[in-house]
Parts: sequence; C-alpha cells; structure tokens
Amino acid sequence: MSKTTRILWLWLSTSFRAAPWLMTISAALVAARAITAPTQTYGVSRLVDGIASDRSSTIALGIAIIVGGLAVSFVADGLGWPLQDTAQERMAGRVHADLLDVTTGIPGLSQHERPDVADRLELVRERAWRMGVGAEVLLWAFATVTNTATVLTLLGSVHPLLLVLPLLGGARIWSAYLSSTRQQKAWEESLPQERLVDRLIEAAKDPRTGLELRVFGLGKVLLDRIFALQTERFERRVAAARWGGKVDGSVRLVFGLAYAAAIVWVISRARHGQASAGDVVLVLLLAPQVDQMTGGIAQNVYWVGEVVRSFSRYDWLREYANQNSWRSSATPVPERLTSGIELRNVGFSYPGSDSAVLSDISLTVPAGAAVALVGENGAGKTTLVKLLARMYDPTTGRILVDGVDLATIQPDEWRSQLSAGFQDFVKFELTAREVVGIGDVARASDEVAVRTAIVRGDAESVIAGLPNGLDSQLGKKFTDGVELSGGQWQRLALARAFMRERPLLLLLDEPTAALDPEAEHRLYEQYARAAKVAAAETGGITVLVSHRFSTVRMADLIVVMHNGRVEEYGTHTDLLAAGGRYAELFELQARAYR
Ligand SMILES: Nc1ncnc2c1ncn2[C@@H]1O[C@H](COP(=O)(O)OP(=O)(O)OP(=O)(O)O)[C@@H](O)[C@H]1O
Repeated sequence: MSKTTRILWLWLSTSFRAAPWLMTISAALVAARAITAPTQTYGVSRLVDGIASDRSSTIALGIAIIVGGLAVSFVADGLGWPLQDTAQERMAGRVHADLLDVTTGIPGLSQHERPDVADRLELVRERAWRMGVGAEVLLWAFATVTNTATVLTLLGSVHPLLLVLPLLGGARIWSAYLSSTRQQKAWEESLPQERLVDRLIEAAKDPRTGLELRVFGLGKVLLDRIFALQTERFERRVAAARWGGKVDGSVRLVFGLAYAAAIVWVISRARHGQASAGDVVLVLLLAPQVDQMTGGIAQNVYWVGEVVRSFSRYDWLREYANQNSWRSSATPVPERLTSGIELRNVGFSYPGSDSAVLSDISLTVPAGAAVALVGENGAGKTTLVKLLARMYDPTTGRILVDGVDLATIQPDEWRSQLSAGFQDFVKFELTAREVVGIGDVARASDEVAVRTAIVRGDAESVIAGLPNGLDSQLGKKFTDGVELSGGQWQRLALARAFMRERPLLLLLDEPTAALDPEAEHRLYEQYARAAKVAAAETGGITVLVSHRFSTVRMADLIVVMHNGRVEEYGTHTDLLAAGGRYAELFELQARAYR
C-alpha cells in the first residue's frame, strides 16, 4: 500500500470505526443537503420558464422541485446536525484513545530524549484534534463533491462556456492551498518555542520551583523570556495569516468580476432569444452558490490538507512505535535468578548524542547480592540503573540475565519483576494508600500489603501524622489535600518501591537522599535483613546508588565508577585494603563525621 493510500485508509477507517452507522446515515443526509440548494434553484428557473411560456406542466415541475427540496432540507437539517455532531465526538474520542494506546505502547525512553522525535510527538499531540475533526471534514468533503457536481451540471445546461467560471474558482482553491501551507510551515517552525514556553509556564506555576524562583528573583526573568518567545511565535504566525488573506482577497476579486461579465453575457443572449428567462434566473441565483462552492472547496482543501497531515504524522508515530516496540524481545522473564546479572563490555550513549556516557563495563553481580554503585556526580550510575531497568538498550555490549540477553527479554515482563525508588521520585497527588499501593498495582487495595510496605519504608510516622491515615488526600491541589515535606514524600516513595515483595531486581537510586544519614543507615540495615531472606528464595538482586559510605559499606559488592567506567570493585574491606579511590573517598567522608 502506498503511503497516501495508507493515510487515506487510516482516516476513512478511523472515522467509520468510531461510529459506523452514524457515519453512513450522516453521509446520506449530507449528500441530500448538498444537492437541495442548486436543485431548488433549478426548480425556480423551471417555474419562471413555465410562467413565461404559460406551460402548466413546467410550472408544476418547478413547484414540485422547490417543495421537494424544502422537505428534504427540513429532514436533513433536523436530523443531520445532531447525528454529525455525535459522529464527530465519537471520532475525537477514538483518536485520543488510539494515540494513547500507541504512545504508551513504546517501551523505551528514547522518544523523550531525541529532540527531533520529541518535536514530532508534540506535533502529533498538539494537532490530534485535527485528526479528531476527521469525520466532519470527510462528510464535508463528500458534500462539496456532490454540490460541485450538481452546480456544474446546471451551469453546463445553460451554456458549456459557463463552466469556465468554476474553473476560475480553481485559482481560489490554489491560493487557499498556498496560504494553508505557509501557515502550516510558520506553525511548525514555532514549535520548539512553543514547547519552551510550556515548560517555562510549568516551571513558573509549579509550587516546587516557587521557592528557588523567589530566592533568586527569577520570576521577572522567566516572565520576560516567556513574553519574548510568545511575541516571536505570534508574529511569525500573524505574518503568514496576513499573506494568505491578501492572496485570497485578490483572487476572489478577479473571480467576482468574471462572474459579473458572465451574467451580462447571459442577459444579452436572452435578449437575442438564445436563452430563456429561466436561464438568466438560474445563472443569477447560482452566482452566490458558485462563490460559496469554490470557497467551500478552498476551505475543504485546507482542512483535508490539515487532516491528511495530522494522519500522516499519526502514521509516522505508529511506524515509530512499531519499530521501537522491541517486539523481537519475546523471551519470558525467569521466575528466579540462579547465576545473576552479567554486564559484558557495556557501552552507552544517549539517543541523539555521540559521547559515550558508559564505556566498556564488565561486571558480574551474583544472584541474591546487594550491590552499591558509588562515584562522583555524572559518573554514570543512574544511566547504568536505567539500562538495568531496560529503559534503553546498551549501545555496545550486552547485559545478561542468567545468561539470557536482556535485550531479548519482553520489556513489560522484565519491568513487572522490578521495583525501584529514585531520588527524583514522582509526587503522585493521590491518597496515601494509593501513593504506596501503586508500587504493585495488582495488590494496591491489599491493606496488609500496603501496611507492610509502609513499615519497610519506615513511613509509619508519616501515616500517623495524616488526618485520615491511609485515606488522606495528598497534594496542594486539593482543598483537603495535605502537603508533605520532601523527606516524608520520599519515605512514601520508598514504601512504594517495597510494595513488590520479591522483585528480581530492586533499584534504589538515592531514594533516601532527603533523609538524614542515620535514618538512611537504619533503614538499610532493616532492609538488608529482609532482603537476605527474600534473596535466598528468588535470587533477587538489589542495586543501590548512594553517596553515603555508612550505607554503601553494607553492600556485598561495591562498584566504584569514574567517567563512565568501572574503576574498581569488591567488598568494603577489599577496597579499603586496596587503597584506591574508594578508600580515599571513604576516608574523606569519615573524617568529616569525626
Ligand atoms: N537524558 C540524558 N541525555 C543525555 N545525557 C545525559 C542524560 N542523562 C544523563 N546524561 C549524561 O550522562 C552522564 C552520566 O549521568 P548519570 O545521571 O548517569 O550520572 P550519575 O553518576 O548518576 O550522577 P549523580 O551522582 O549526579 O546522580 C552525565 O554526564 C550526564 O550529563
């Protein structure tokens, strides 16, 4: 199937899939409505001719056409609009559901990292409503075609030369096309600015950024920046719209003059007996209809173009999702780990960047082990955690889970066996019960499971301080919502990470950074004891990222990273004895606490 056919088919099938019967009935009504006006005009011309020639059969025909037209338009108008509106709503709903389905089906994170992909994704989302009006535009296009065919037949019946008039209208269609493409281009060019404006507005509104904004007096700077970006974007778009207005206005003027000349010509033909009075009436009354028709086609060209463009972007997204679905990864995830996880010459660069963030990492983490990643900021610890969660695949090398390449394991299944807590965790503004429970959606309403996770996350004191305990609404956006401190939110996020009791891999990327070192130490000690029991059953591995050596030293294996490489690894005792970077950093921190 060619790309154009595929897109048109996508448009047509989405419209009819959304509301098959509504669309079919609406199409019939729309066609009926489209032919009534020109047909009634024909009825009037018959009536005039009948009166002029005093022929009662012609008069009767004229009246029958006019009355029949009235009846049809009465029914089509009464029924058509509500049905069309409903079809339209269904289509919009369908489009949004389809879009969500496709985007949430992309398992990796690359689409958020590559600016070109992010731009296109934004365009798809932002223009989704244009796909949503697809049903209406389709019916509208159908109406225009029917209407055009009827008007052309009637004009041609007076004199074939009059068909030049609608042809002149073609220039108008062309100008509309030019103007819409220019506006489209202006729109697309201003998208990066639009994205930036959205982000800046978000930052300006977000209570979490409010504190720093005020301390550094950034409010005004931010507003000026938003205003400048918006002005630039607005000017670009207005210039395109103004250009379109000028071109369309001039073309319309030429068309109007040509039509006036045609009317004069038909009148003179009638005076010489070459045309009837009815013909003059027909041409006169068709004038506004031809103008409306070409205007309608011009608008249709614009809208058909918009809908086709939106569907072609959607088609691109489907292709992208298809190519990035990691569908070849179909190996089931193991139920337990026996040998462990091995990284073999793993290297990684973020999408759209050439510089390697991780290089040549080779490491074996035995099943059941707790491993700590340490290293200075930017050493690549979080990136390694993301690779283990399979948010990305390594650029080079492989990650083997019990000897099976992680890149071949079904991504959703792998993630269902993971649990994670992060430093920049999400503050889900739900009830406290849900905030914790969603760490294992299947058991989110299991009271015992939620309470156990809360104990493991050392968050009992947070719940005890809430007005309605677990059922308290969290977050400032709600009138009865309770706002928590950074540390309290973090404890709940940690409890959430502990909802899955026996994950094969638990990733803890500085999830306790907001707690004091003692609280962190206590928590990990408690956690390590429980983890040992679970690990004996499932071989589950814990990966912990922390800058605090009091915690790190408890790990079975400590991996010291530097500039995206593993510099040394071993147990706390081994590494201290080796006297390398670990020993140096440990000594530095220990001295600070003495
Ligand atoms: N999404 C991204 N796109 C491009 N580069 C990135 C991205 N995320 C991180 N990086 C780069 O990768 C490098 C490693 O970052 P990473 O977050 O893995 O370090 P880290 O060791 O976890 O640091 P920290 O201790 O500060 O959390 C950094 O140089 C960073 O600039």
